[in-house]
Amino acid sequence: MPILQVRDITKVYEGKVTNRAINQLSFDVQKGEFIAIMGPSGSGKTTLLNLISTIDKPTSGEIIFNYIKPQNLNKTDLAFFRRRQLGFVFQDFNLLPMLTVEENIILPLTLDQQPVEVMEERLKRLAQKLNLTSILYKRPNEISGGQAQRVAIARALIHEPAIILADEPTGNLDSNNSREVLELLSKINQERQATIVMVTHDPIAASFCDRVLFIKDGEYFNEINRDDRRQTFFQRILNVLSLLGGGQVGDLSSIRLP
Ligand SMILES: Nc1ncnc2c1ncn2[C@@H]1O[C@H](COP(=O)(O)OP(=O)(O)OP(=O)(O)O)[C@@H](O)[C@H]1O
Repeated sequence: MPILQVRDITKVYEGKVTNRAINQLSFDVQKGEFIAIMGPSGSGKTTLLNLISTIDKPTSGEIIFNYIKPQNLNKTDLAFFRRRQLGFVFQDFNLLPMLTVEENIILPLTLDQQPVEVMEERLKRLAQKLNLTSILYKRPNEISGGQAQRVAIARALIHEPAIILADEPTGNLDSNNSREVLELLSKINQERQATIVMVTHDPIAASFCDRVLFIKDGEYFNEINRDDRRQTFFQRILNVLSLLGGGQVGDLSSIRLP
């Protein structure tokens, strides 16, 4: 049984001009998978992530998490579902500036009114794992971008969600920090069997995943699975991107991955 089933979803934005951003898209995500979603600008990636994250509702079709259909939940149950089942990592980190690193990380548990002992135990474990112990009492403006994204990842993990949704998590990081964050996501995926769905423009970031799903004009275009070597997976991602168009694949094809 897949942890996430996307079944024939369509999203139409109504306005002066009607825009079909997602058109009859279906795919499954298995528990413990690390999947990237790629596609040219305007292909519907953010729309898709908003639908999966229940921020928006599909015009038709359905999204099923385990056995739960969020579209059928009332507002209170939906808010509870989102808080319990989903973890979010954004491009611009989305940390609250007036809270310390520690307060930011435990925020999902605070909102859930979890006992202090649970918070302390999980915080300690995660801070050690993500190398954040020395900055727990700093505020977001006192830490680096790479550290801020590690804090955001800790916040996304602390309530042990069923799925982590990441929207361009390395979009604001330099290459070293990007690599560190991707290695961290990979490690979390392997060690905790965490399921991660990541939208990215970056073929290097996508090469850390098990599978890449490509969409074009809101429709399924192709998907490829990782093989033994990340370098060959990366080259295969570039091949599909060059078929998709809209990128600078030529500049990247000579890159050797570290
Ligand atoms: N709120 C909205 N109202 C109307 N149209 C929208 C809205 N949001 C997105 N669109 C349109 O839907 C299509 C898909 O947009 P979306 O932002 O999902 O693409 P994307 O793949 O995430 O693009 P990018 O890579 O540039 O961020 C585009 O044509 C966009 O103009």
